[in-house]
Amino acid sequence: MKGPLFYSKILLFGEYGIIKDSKGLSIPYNFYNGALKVDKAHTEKQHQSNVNLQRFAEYLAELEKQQPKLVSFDLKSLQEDIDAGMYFDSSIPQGYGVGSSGALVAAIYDKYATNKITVLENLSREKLLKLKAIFGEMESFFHGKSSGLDPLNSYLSLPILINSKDNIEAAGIPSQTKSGKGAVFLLDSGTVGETAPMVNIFMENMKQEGFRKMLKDKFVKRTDACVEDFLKGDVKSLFSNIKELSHVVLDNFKPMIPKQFHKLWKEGIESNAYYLKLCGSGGGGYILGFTEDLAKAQKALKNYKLEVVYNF
Ligand SMILES: Nc1ncnc2c1ncn2[C@@H]1O[C@H](COP(=O)(O)OP(=O)(O)OP(=O)(O)O)[C@@H](O)[C@H]1O
Ligand SMILES: C[C@@](O)(CCO)CC(=O)[O-]
Repeated sequence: MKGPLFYSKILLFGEYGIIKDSKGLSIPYNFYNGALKVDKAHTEKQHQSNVNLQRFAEYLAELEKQQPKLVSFDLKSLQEDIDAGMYFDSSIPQGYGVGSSGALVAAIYDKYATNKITVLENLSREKLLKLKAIFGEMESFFHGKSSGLDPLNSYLSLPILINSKDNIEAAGIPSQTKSGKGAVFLLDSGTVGETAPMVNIFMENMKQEGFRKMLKDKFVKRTDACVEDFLKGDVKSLFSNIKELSHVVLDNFKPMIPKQFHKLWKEGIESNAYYLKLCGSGGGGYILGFTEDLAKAQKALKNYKLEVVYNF
């Protein structure tokens, strides 16, 4: 028995900035997905997933007790299914910045929340914020404080525009030009990244006035401009802003970029063949790349496998 599919996501813009009220734009990424499956026969990985679900179910029971007004679950069915061997059958890599825990949270909410807010109803801004709050509490089991954005993306299967912390909306993004030369791609850093320690470094840096100023005047400014350009389909302006963003990140977010990629990052900016940026919190997992000419980027990055996620 297998449930509906929930997709991975990519935060195209807004990592770290959204903690401090920049804009953000996140899109579902259908290449990876996961679904709940009830089955007794387990591989080692499936067994581990089942064990995780058991611990998650205990957390959800406690959450429901602590915040009964926020969310409630059919805990009895959840426990019965876990006892019957349920696991999250998922191709989404873990710790890669594409939301493996978000998809899992969305799947559990979809199947076991009582009085749930559904995708089919008219989703007012209030309902979206309520869902985001519920998902934030649920997902914090996996990595400490969570904005709830990843599960929201996965649950709705729609791009989400973050205008500010309390102002989010489902957004239309320009349709892809399949024949276009420009692309957004994922670059595999080959190592796993962890969100919490990276966010801690960021919060430490935010205690310095200079870093705060850089964030506001450079990082958030460019991030907001990128979101606006992307939504408008202004590719020329987008690439000029991404180049600047790539530079600002290389100068100020070094701990979030795996060492062996510092040189590659710089070479992209200097050659204009591609521009790299963080994909989520960084520190490993995927790096996000933008190029106006995919063939050129592929040549410059010939030792790496690029996964194209969007064509301009
Ligand atoms: N198939 C699965 N079955 C059970 N638990 C899973 C599964 N996939 C992910 N998880 C849980 O989610 C955790 C990973 O979530 P984490 O938030 O650290 O990374 P991520 O969601 O992959 O990346 P990011 O939040 O950066 O996008 C795993 O440690 C595990 O507890
Ligand atoms: C780094 C961060 O901004 C994005 C991680 O996907 C953290 C967050 O806002 O949840």
